[in-house]
Amino acid sequence: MTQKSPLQKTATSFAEESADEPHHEGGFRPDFDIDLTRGGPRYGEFIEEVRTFMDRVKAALPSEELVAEVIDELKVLNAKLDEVAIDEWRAPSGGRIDLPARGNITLPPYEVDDAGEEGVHARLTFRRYHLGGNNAAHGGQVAVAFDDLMGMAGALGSKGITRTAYLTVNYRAITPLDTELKLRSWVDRMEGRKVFLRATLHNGETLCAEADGLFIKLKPGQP
Ligand SMILES: CCCCC/C=C\C/C=C\C/C=C\C/C=C\CCCC(=O)SCCNC(=O)CCNC(=O)[C@H](O)C(C)(C)COP(=O)(O)OP(=O)(O)OC[C@H]1O[C@@H](n2cnc3c(N)ncnc32)[C@H](O)[C@@H]1OP(=O)(O)O
Repeated sequence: MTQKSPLQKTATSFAEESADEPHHEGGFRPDFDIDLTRGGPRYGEFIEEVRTFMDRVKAALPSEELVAEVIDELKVLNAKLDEVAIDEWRAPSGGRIDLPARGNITLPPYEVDDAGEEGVHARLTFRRYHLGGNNAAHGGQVAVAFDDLMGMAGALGSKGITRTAYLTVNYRAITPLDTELKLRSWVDRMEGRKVFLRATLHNGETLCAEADGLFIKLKPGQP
């Protein structure tokens, strides 16, 4: 890794700044052990292949024979992956901040262009496996994107570990699949441990959805 992504730079300084805070074993942990070598250099390609698999599954009308064949092949792969299962803190999924959506297959793939105290700017694309209906993204998937990227803005803006207390999403226009969208999230205001956030999701000039949320800064040790 020669060049650091904006998120990497921010996460590194976040980890340094929170180094003096009391040790925190709860929430999402402030003491990041950022190790971008986990899973190796092709981990991102592996995750992308899994996403493509989910797209194919969602789109497929397989024959009975193909279903049986895929089951057999998946059983072999699942057994191999089961052998290398590890706790959440050391698994690369969610921690590879050099990869789209931190290498987390359950998040819509996004790229962070800018992340800091001022907020987060990201590009994301919903795909076939996020389909709700009629070529539009499922509303729950839109909420997942907001939750994660507002959580990120909340953590960076409050310099703390936060959890979502509420998240309200207003769907303003159809969110298309296979289209690069822009998501922006930022801290609106803070009152003690309460971090109020806002976010928008745009397709070009069109506002697809917007959200407001309350995230609570966790106390040391709070789960
Ligand atoms: C970690 C990131 C670091 C960033 C570094 C940079 C890069 C690294 C990359 C990755 C990180 C990126 C992103 C982060 C990832 C994901 C984000 C997703 C977050 C989630 O997806 S997380 C799961 C869903 N989430 C839950 O599973 C929470 C369940 N829940 C609870 O755990 C408690 O409920 C809790 C903790 C919320 C509060 O509990 P508590 O005991 O600490 O506090 P308490 O109840 O006293 O509330 C304090 C004050 O908030 C008010 N208040 C509370 N709730 C309210 C509500 N709903 N509406 C209106 N007001 C509310 C009270 O009224 C009081 O207000 P007041 O002080 O004025 O009286």
